[in-house]
Amino acid sequence: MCTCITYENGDFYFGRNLDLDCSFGEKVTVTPRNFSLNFCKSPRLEHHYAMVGMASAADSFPLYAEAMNEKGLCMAGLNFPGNALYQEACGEGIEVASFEIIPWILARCATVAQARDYLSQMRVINTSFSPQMPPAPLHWMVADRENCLVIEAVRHGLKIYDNPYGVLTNNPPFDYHLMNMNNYLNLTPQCPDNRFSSKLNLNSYAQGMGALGLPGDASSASRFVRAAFFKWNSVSKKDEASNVSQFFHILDGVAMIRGSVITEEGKYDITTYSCCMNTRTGMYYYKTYDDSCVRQVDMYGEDLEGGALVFV
Ligand SMILES: C[C@H](CCC(=O)NCCS(=O)(=O)O)[C@H]1CC[C@H]2[C@@H]3[C@H](O)C[C@@H]4C[C@H](O)CC[C@]4(C)[C@H]3C[C@H](O)[C@]12C
Repeated sequence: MCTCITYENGDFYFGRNLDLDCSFGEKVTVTPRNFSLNFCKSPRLEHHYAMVGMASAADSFPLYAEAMNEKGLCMAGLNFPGNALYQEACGEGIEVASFEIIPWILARCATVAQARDYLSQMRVINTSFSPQMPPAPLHWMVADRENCLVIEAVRHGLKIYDNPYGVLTNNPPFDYHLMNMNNYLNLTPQCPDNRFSSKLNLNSYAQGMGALGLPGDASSASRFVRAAFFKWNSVSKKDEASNVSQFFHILDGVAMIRGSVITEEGKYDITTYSCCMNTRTGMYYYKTYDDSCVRQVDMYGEDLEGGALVFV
């Protein structure tokens, strides 16, 4: 499971928890403007926008879990098993393999509006990166300061949703989460009044009682609601340190603690890492399960005119 959020408070931030029962060889990876991007079905891109994010360290192609480009466009992939359906390549439309979609979009789009144009013509195809790395069943969130979309390749084709919450988790499909949010419209961060019955003397006897009913478990639907509640009621000062701290506090509220979620294979799902990207400054912040010290990588600290991937 995973949780992805946007956060706007002066600057605009994008990040996620990556919840998994093992490592995928992740490294903070900068793709400079002149790294040659080879795609399965689209022409090679020799020059493009630079990007930074967490990727599986392969020299030939940046296998991003999430990334941000130098224009402030961001994209993340989250597990979507049982619902993601990628198509056979057949030469129609813009064919992009699932592992290519993040670099494909971030290399050439500055805004969500541009991404939407490409996505509306796109077919996500089931080509593998390598025999050892079959396609991962994912859906994606793409966002800039103005807009946020969710992209789901399902049985009926590619669905593109506007995402007014700026939150994404996992199954079921996004329209379920849109509907499910309405079940929680009564929650409030305020001290609640007695609305149960005017004939009863009911009192708020502790802090936080306005959000009684906010789901506390690690399921995807519950994390969606909890992340949205924390994000949309968040208050922080507008300086960088306060914003980044607040962002990680929101993610901590939906993080997975080892032992509390056991997969069908008997493994422990944990929040392997959490990250936060500032779309104006190109800063990628992250912390890991065993090291809560926040590290930072400055995209502009690397040679963005370079031609090779940089693993930081
Ligand atoms: C597992 C990650 C999503 C996190 C998540 O939602 N976990 C849920 C765990 S569970 O089901 O709920 O138990 C996804 C996000 C991006 C994925 C990676 C990226 O797509 C890049 C490549 C793509 C290759 O096809 C497979 C390896 C891979 C390196 C992927 C491994 C894995 O599937 C990642 C890391």
